[in-house]
Amino acid sequence: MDTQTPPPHVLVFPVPLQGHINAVIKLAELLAVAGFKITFLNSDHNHERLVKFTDIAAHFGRYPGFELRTITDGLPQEHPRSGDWFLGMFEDATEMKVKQSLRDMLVNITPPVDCIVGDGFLGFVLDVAKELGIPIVYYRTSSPCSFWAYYSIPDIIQAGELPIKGSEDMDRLITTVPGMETYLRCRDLPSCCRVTDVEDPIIRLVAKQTLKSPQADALVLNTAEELDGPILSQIRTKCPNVYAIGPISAQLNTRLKAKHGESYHPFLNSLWEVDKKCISWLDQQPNRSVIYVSFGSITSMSREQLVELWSGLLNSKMKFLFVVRPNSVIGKDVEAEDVVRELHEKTKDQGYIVDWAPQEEVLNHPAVGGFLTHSGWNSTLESIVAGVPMICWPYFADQQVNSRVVTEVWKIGLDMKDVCDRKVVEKMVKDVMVDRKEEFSNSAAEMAKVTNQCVNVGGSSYTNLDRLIEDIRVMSMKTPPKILV
Ligand SMILES: O=c1ccn([C@@H]2O[C@H](COP(=O)(O)OP(=O)(O)O[C@H]3O[C@H](CO)[C@@H](O)[C@H](O)[C@H]3O)[C@@H](O)[C@H]2O)c(=O)[nH]1
Ligand SMILES: C[C@H]1CC[C@@H]2C(C(=O)O)=CO[C@@H](O)[C@@H]21
Repeated sequence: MDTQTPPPHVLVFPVPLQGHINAVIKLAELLAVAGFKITFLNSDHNHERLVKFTDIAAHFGRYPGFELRTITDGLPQEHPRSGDWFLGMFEDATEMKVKQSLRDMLVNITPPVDCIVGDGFLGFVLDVAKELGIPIVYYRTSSPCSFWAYYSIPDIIQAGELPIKGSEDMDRLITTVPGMETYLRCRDLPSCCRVTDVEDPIIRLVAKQTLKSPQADALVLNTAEELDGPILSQIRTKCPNVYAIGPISAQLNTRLKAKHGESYHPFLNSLWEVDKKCISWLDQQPNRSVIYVSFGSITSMSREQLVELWSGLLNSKMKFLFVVRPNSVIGKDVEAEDVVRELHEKTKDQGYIVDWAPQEEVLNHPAVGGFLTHSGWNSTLESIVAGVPMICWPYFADQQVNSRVVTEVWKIGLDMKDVCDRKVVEKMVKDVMVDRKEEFSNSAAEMAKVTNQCVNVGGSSYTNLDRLIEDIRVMSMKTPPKILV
């Protein structure tokens, strides 16, 4: 790089949810490693939590010019932000508030921002970027297969394949998502498609945000060509400038280990306090003997569902490590806590229950042999990288599609979608951990091998990230002088 030219200033802005922050902050760090000046914009609420539970300031302080800035999420401070609270962020008035704050910040920030890397679910960020003439790179943190299903929603409706006509219609094949005709059933469509009225605000919101993507200067996806090639080809028919740079976590680890050595510890961007004691518990378990159970940062469940899952695990006789996130059990907090405490007591020798785990370390621990997951995209990729087969119990959004691809296309696990029954849990756990162990371990190991190669020097995701970095540099140079009012 020309030493006279200051590095590009890139503003990076995720949806204020754990699964989005994880993926987006990692790209911010990769761009910082490339020498860019980064402003990472987080909601006030989540910034406070990261400050409380992580070493965020010290970690990013190592990159010259890396700035942590905050913005409102549009909701009042006292808002509980639990359950499906985040939908409130997309109401017009709330969104307008955040949009205005973003605009004010961009107009006043120095040095001026040369490029925005915005979450691909935040259409208003794209609008502000266009208004101010700043190049915008979209980073969609959910899966490419779900992106493509979301993108196809108008066609699915047009063809009369939506709405779904009741529970007996759930196994009907959807024929209007190109590339997925042979395996995508109504059941596997993103959860927003489970509405009786196709004009429902949730389906309209998700389709609207997704259909804006071609307006961005580039679309970054957290996947690899070798994982999602056929779907990426479909997406490129609408968004030609796609960069598959994932799995982002593995990409970051590879690059940072190459720079700082094998002992490098990645930044744990957790909004909850990480319980490291479960690693000592895992250390005492035989290889591949433990099933790890976690449903990410948003899933909530009833007490009955929790008990069914737990009973199935217990009856399988397998050891388990179970993450029960605070406030994830529906009902009064005290009563929910009582149930969890009771299960904890009864579990003792067979299992270990934590509020929040160091998930990537857990998945890469030799004692872990399976993952009962909600199929969030980060969790799915982390499991693939670690070579751990999955049992999928999707909750919402992209997870219904992801679980279908994991089980039907990649064949690295089983799908427990729409069922929560202790007998089914027991059977699937035994299948993955014992009866069909070899089959699933082999396919997961093969997939891990291929995927990990993508993020090594010369691999597709490694090369695509280098290309993205150079293209952002070029876009930034083309940015006209900012005379903003
Ligand atoms: O005890 C835990 C549990 C989770 N995690 C981490 O939290 C993240 C969870 O992300 P993800 O698996 O993607 O689930 P969600 O939190 O549910 O993520 C939201 O965002 C994702 C990316 O857009 C979507 O794919 C999901 O459907 C959506 O719910 C992962 O990186 C995990 O490693 C931990 O560190 N410790
Ligand atoms: C805000 C939630 C609705 C859709 C978003 C999403 C996506 O596909 O981008 C996935 O899961 C949720 O985190 C997001």
